[in-house]
Amino acid sequence: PRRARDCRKASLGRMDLATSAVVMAGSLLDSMKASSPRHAMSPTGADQEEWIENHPSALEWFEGVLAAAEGKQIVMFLDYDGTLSPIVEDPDRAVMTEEMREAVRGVAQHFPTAIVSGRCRDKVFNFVKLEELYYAGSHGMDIKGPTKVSNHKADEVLCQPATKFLPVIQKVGV
Ligand SMILES: O=P(O)(O)OC[C@H]1O[C@H](O[C@H]2O[C@H](CO)[C@@H](O)[C@H](O)[C@H]2O)[C@H](O)[C@@H](O)[C@@H]1O
Repeated sequence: PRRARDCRKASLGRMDLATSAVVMAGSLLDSMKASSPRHAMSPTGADQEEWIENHPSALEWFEGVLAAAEGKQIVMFLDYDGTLSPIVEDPDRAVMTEEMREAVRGVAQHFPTAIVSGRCRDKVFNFVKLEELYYAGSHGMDIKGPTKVSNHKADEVLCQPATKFLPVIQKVGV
């Protein structure tokens, strides 16, 4: 009975820890939801045609993009996998071409440029290797950069909103 009692106590302790992790994660999720626009459901059929009409390709509507950007500060947010690099079977081999690196370097000379990825920040940086960019890794939980100045004024930032959750994440072991 004592072993059973100890065991129950230990499992209650684990439940407390897991519950506090869920509560903390829940509050983080709530604040993320509050600061993000709702994801639209992917439209299909006629809705999809209407969606495409209302969201033309930037390449086919370049004059419109220029007009909309008039007088505004332009900031570039780029995805990595499947955008700057091809989708490949082994995630460690998703390298970007030198030509693509040059294109991104050119963009960053004119506009503050960030790469936003689900990958951890270091991995994305090791593929891209451009110090003049901002990197938002782990779905925006780890944002840093730039470490090198470019043509335009860019303030260095370090924003790691999930840092306070690290102890509980490490304890729960997720
Ligand atoms: O936010 P992203 O930069 O688009 O990252 C999303 C995920 O990208 C990686 O996975 C994807 O690309 C791999 C390499 O081409 C491919 O093998 C995999 O099937 C794709 O899902 C990355 O491995 C993930 O960690 C990212 O969340």
